[in-house]
Amino acid sequence: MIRLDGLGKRYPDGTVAVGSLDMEVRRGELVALVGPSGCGKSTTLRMVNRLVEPTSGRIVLDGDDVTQVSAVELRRRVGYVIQQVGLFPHLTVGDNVATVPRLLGWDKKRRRERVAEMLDLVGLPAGTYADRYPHELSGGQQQRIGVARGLAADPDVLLMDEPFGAVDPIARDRLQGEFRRIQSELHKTVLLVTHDIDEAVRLADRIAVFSEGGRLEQYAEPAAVLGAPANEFVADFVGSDRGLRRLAVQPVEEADLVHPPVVRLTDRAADARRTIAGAPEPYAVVVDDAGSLRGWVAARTLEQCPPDALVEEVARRFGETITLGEFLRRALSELVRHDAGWLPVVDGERYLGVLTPDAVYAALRRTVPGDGGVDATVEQPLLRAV
Ligand SMILES: Nc1ncnc2c1ncn2[C@@H]1O[C@H](COP(=O)(O)OP(=O)(O)OP(=O)(O)O)[C@@H](O)[C@H]1O
Repeated sequence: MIRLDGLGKRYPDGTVAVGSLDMEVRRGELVALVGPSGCGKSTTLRMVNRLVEPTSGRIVLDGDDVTQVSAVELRRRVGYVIQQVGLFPHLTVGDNVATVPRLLGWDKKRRRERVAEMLDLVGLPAGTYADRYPHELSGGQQQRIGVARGLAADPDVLLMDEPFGAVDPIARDRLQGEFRRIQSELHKTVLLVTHDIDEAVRLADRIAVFSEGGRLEQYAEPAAVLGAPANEFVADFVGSDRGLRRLAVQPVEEADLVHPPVVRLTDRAADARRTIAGAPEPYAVVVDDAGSLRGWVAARTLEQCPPDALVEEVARRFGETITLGEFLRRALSELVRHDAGWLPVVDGERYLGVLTPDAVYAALRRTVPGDGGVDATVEQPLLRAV
């Protein structure tokens, strides 16, 4: 959807903000640009909508070279959301959202409908909010309006420069969650500049790590940037706690599971006890005849009941389950929240195994190359650095 070919910007004072950048963004993909201050992220972003004129190279949008097209044409195709929101203070929320549609000459009715649709999308109904002025909104609400405005002309591409930068961490978390929902509905092609590596990890399909002069040091999925940094620069930038960050992007896999003894609802207590005997932990998982998870039982409980009693009379339910493919962060958080040794993993109803705190730890270490350092031999199939 976006191709940058040898894109460069040298400012008149001689500063080379971006040397020569080659990069591609797929349709519907959200790419986060991260890197230290002054490395050329914002300049790159602004070249895509030509707020900054490139001094070399080309920008190709959906197959069209837009390096020369008019700014108005580009605004229709490329939405823009910035940190300080940039809402016009003297215009109502509705008129702010309608800015680009008005520039494009949409009639009043179409604008009004679109404003209502966009305000609904960001959770601020037009009936309540369209006629307010920006100063009558909270910071978080203003940022939502910024997103609504960026999307109003239904652009193919959305550029976001620190869009959630100016709000407190809780509002930010909520805005990120909402934006994820919006993106999962709209599938825009998004370029997002952020200082916050956790935001990049949370939102991005791929992360582009820049160093000074707009050099692309690594361009890969979040799990690869965190688990297999391309070089020392990237490893330093994503931080020594990248192992923890990977909790948010590493899914629970079958290989992570532990398999304690399993008994059936219809087993007799004495048989169930024999099944557990010799296992490392004095507990068993309980399933029904179809293999669906029904709970757990302790060896001690089985010892205290008549040998002929059935497991179903004494089985207890698990507080929580997790599905294969969910992220390890939720697994760890449930284990901590329930102070549990086991978190059962299911696929629909079907019981697959349990996660333990040790298993979560092992899963995190599994694909970390080397010992907290960089392993240059690790394959980086998504690396697009040129
Ligand atoms: N108008 C300008 N004239 C001269 N130099 C500029 C201009 N705008 C930006 N620069 C320089 O270009 C380089 C890249 O700036 P840019 O804003 O793209 O970086 P950034 O990675 O977005 O930084 P930050 O994370 O701090 O926002 C910096 O050295 C900056 O000082």
